[in-house]
Amino acid sequence: MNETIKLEIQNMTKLYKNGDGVKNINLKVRQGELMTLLGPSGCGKTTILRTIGGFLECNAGAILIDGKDIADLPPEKRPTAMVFQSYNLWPHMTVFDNLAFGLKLRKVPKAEIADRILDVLNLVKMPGTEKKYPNQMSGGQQQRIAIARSLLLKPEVLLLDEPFSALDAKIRMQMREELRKIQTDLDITVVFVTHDQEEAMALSDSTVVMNKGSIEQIGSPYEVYHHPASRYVADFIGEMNFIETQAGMHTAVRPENIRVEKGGGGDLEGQVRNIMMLGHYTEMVVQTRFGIVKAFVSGSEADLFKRGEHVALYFSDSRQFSE
Ligand SMILES: Nc1ncnc2c1ncn2[C@@H]1O[C@H](COP(=O)(O)OP(=O)(O)OP(=O)(O)O)[C@@H](O)[C@H]1O
Repeated sequence: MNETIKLEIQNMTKLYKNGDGVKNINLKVRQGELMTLLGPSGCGKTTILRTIGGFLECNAGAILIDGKDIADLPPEKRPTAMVFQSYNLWPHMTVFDNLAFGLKLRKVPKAEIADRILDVLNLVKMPGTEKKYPNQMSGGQQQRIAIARSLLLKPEVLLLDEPFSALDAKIRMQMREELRKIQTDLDITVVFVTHDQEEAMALSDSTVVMNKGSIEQIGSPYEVYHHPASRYVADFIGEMNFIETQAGMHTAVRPENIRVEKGGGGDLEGQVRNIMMLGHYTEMVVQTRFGIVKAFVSGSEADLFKRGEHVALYFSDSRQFSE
């Protein structure tokens, strides 16, 4: 990834007739960067993606790709390609014809089309599937073809709208890894919409955390996890204890940043309510005078404690948020 700005959104507002939408959006995506737009349902992720792709017109602001404002161009004239949640392959066409369609429109010579399709099918690990129809493939395979189709158009910016959300967890993780590999190998710029914070953390160079039509924070996965800019971000990303130590004031501490020791003292004390083995870590649930606090510890540490035991909690990293 280099420092060249590939996509820039300046003061963009898109409001629907009912007043919903996104306001004053500013962001920059560098060449070769994978940026995720992350947030709960309805926060405006898809709206931003669709304005970049040209499927929605914005009310105000500019969208620049390589420094040129593309806001007035129709989708097919923009240097973007979009992959949707549902695979959107043409059911009556073979894989080959689905892939060839866009290239034919662009008058690419026949022999070159065949070569490029061969290459892209290898890239998405679907060689030999040219003659298949979409309904002869699994969801994951169809989505590979949909991604292949968008890559063939050699977009300056690839737009992906929750492309893996219809797939089961294992395939989703595999697709994520493969997408990341293809994206870095080809050095393409990607904007990826997801409501799944784990997916965003795993995939992104940077992530835009959104809340009700506005941006709360833009940063690397490390920054938004370790240095959340607001209580909203702290709450949305990862697990967080919010301990109300005074009216309206919360100490926020992640369960993995709490050490549990026998006896009293520490930053807070309490009684062990429950000990739950959750695979490679154990969750200890501690009742304190400010409510329940969760700590993640190793199995061997958890083994030292019994339910009902009095314990001290030590915080290695915490921050304060007021309401
Ligand atoms: N065509 C539309 N007309 C009116 N309001 C809309 C329209 N499309 C979206 N909205 C509203 O705009 C807001 C943002 O919607 P958007 O689809 O961008 O959110 P999202 O974050 O992508 O959500 P999801 O994860 O559910 O797709 C929501 O309040 C939504 O109800």
